[in-house]
Amino acid sequence: MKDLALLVPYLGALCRRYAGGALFLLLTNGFALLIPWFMKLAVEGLQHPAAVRLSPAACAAVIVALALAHCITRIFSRTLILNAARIIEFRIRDDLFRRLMLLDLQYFSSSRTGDILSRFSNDLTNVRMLTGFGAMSAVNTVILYLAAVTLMVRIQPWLTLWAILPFPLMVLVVKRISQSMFLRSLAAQEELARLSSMAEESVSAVRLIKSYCREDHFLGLFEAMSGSYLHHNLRLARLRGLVLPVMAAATGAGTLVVVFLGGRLVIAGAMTLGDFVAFSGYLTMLVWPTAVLGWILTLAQRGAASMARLAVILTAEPSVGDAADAEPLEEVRQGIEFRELTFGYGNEAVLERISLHIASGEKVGITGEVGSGKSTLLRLLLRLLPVGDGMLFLDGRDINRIALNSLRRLIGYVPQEAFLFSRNIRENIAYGLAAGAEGAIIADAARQAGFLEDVGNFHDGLDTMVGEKGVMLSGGQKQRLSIARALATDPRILVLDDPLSAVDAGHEEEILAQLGVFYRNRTVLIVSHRLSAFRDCDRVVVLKNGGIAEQGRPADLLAQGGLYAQMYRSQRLQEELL
Ligand SMILES: Nc1ncnc2c1ncn2[C@@H]1O[C@H](COP(=O)(O)OP(=O)(O)OP(=O)(O)O)[C@@H](O)[C@H]1O
Repeated sequence: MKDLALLVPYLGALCRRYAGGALFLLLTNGFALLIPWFMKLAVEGLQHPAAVRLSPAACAAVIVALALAHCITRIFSRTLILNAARIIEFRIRDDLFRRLMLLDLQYFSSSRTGDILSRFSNDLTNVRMLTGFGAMSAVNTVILYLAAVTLMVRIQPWLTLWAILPFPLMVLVVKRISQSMFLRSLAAQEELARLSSMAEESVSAVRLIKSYCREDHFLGLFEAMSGSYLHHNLRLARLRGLVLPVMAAATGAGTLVVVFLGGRLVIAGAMTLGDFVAFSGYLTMLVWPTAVLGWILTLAQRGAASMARLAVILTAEPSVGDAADAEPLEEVRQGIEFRELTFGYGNEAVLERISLHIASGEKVGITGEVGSGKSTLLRLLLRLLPVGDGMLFLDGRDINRIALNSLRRLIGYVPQEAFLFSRNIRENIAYGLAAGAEGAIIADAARQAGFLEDVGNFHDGLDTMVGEKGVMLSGGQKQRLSIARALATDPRILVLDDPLSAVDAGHEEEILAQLGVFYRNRTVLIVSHRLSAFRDCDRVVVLKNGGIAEQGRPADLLAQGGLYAQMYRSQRLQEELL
């Protein structure tokens, strides 16, 4: 219920549409309920032509007019309510996406992408069904039941009781069937999701599949999964086929009762033939809403479950956000200070009591063992992860008191894995720039990242499409594009996370020379396993087990003969061997 309460503001914002829809439903049912009454008058007119005020022909004309009015008002009621549900779906989808954009890295580390995406499809559909078809059918059923049963009771109370006796059974059966249908359709959807993700993975890994000659294996896997999807769909179709026969059986049972008991009453003269016709008409009108009642119950359950899943995202609080007293920071004159900084993804600390002062304009290299926390340190500086108060300062201000947008605008970040959007090179480099501000910046950034020559070799130059996640580019080209993207924003602080790991030696030299020029008076933090990346660094910090093992000028560290010197020697040896 708590999760369904989240729907209230969305419904409230569209209450006028819903009220309009309900009004049209009232009219629709009013017109529909008048039809059997005029049929009764028509039959009575046929029986006693002299005694009636309205001829059967006039009744027929009224019935046609009522049917038309019924159709028109039904269109309006459906449009108003079903469109309101679509608007709600659209607004929730927007809110979901907005919330996802606010959440921090820790949230995404603990959630599966497929699971998040399924909330955008299945769960939103369920909520739309509940607020649209479910809401409309519920109102419709209530109106119709109140009116039709009242009219039937007025005609014949006992016959009414007998006629609707099979209905509760029909509600139960339809509820059971729709519940099973829901479970089976869920299973079919899961099969489809597995099939799609397997197809997607195979297409992405097509080079690997071919190089290992695994085509037949994957074909077999695909056929098996596809077969399983077919099997689930056939099971679903079999069950779906049961709904109409169940409804027909209930209608048939009700009609049988009316024909048998009502017919006897007509023969005995306790009921007119006209009343009999009207009564049968009302009974027929009740069949569909009764069946739908079972369906509505399932829709409500399903909608509530989906709303609970959506609420997990809609109510998730980002652990990184702007504090009430956060203010923007325009310039970093006093540098960066890590003060006894400790951080862990779970209970275990990844970084422990890190104290480090980086002066404004200083170039600092960070290296160390695999998994020693180098990337984590950089992510904390960008506040991609939550930082404890009093642990990290920029320009003397606690990082948690700095407006996030201004902090991130000061920093140019090149992540370890270069992510490329499936657009052209120009758009990928201009990603962090305001629209229209690109101009010559893009080519300049590409040149500084040692990427301009490659761009010149592409047929479409900067307009070359890079393919999905940049598949058309080599690993080194992706990295250089990612560096160009960071340089284009002209950041005060440049943060590079192992930016040269996929770059060949020739390009490394060129990029480092260009970067050295770009560094100028900027503050630079560069993580690398390759010590050659530190050639323009004033200082290198070596991390080990989440702490600082040693730090100093590269030459001093070499002389000390510690971890850095050890890494240097082994890299030299490797180079010589190559
Ligand atoms: N999202 C995450 N959730 C849980 N643990 C994580 C996460 N990211 C990193 N870790 C763990 O934190 C530790 C430090 O990771 P980090 O990526 O900062 O190391 P690193 O020094 O940059 O490693 P590498 O040299 O391989 O890039 C590792 O033990 C890693 O397994």
